[in-house]
Amino acid sequence: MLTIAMPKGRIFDEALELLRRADYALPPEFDESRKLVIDVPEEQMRFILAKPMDVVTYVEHGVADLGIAGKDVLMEEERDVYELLDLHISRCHLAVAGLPGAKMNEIAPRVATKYPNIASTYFREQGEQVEIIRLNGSIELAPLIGLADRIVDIVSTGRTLKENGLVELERIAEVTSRLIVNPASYRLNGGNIERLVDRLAAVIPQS
Ligand SMILES: Nc1ncnc2c1ncn2[C@@H]1O[C@H](COP(=O)(O)OP(=O)(O)OP(=O)(O)O)[C@@H](O)[C@H]1O
Ligand SMILES: O=P(O)(O)OC[C@H]1O[C@H](OP(=O)(O)OP(=O)(O)O)[C@H](O)[C@@H]1O
Repeated sequence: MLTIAMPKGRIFDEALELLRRADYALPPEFDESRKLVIDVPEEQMRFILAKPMDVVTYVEHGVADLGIAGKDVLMEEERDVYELLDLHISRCHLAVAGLPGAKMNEIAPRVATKYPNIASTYFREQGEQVEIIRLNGSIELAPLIGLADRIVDIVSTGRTLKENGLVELERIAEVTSRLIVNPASYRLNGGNIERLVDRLAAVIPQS
């Protein structure tokens, strides 16, 4: 039996589609119910449905053998899990953005983000000392109301930046969702896990 932590939210539907393309018989419960633990005995699998940022926590603690998480979360959290496969889904990128032409405040530059570790590492590597302001969402609001000079956030279509009069200034990293595994589970269940990896690898969208 393998336990897989699935991220609720925007990755979920694409991940579900991928599993079904790999011929896993996942019942309609996945599309309809609000259950957080779904057993699929025919496939010897148990799925737990978690917040995207929490998937790595379940996998690191070994209560899930495997999980699906965005590369952004893996970069931010740096947990003790192995990345097994790039699933090529939920593609987006991490970027620095701000108001067009706006300079960084020279005395106390501030950067708002949901990714404090990624942002502080990035600006340190650029040789810039900044204050990181952690927000949980609607990051684009920060430069509009004077909370920060820059933001570090996910960009996908670019629509949120555009509609708020912001521009992308620097690209930090490409992001797709990854299959991750608990290291001890991998040692114990290597055969089962490799079979799952092979089935998924065969149906991953190419790009
Ligand atoms: N606009 C986007 N387009 C494509 N993928 C995205 C986008 N925003 C985020 N992602 C990817 O999807 C993952 C989950 O994002 P989602 O918005 O579902 O959850 P969240 O923002 O962590 O949670 P919540 O919005 O429920 O607080 C992110 O970690 C990232 O990898
Ligand atoms: O380039 P786009 O296609 O416009 O997508 C980017 C937006 O999507 C995410 O926000 P989300 O919708 O998750 O809302 P949030 O602000 O609550 O995190 C991200 O934080 C950006 O704000």
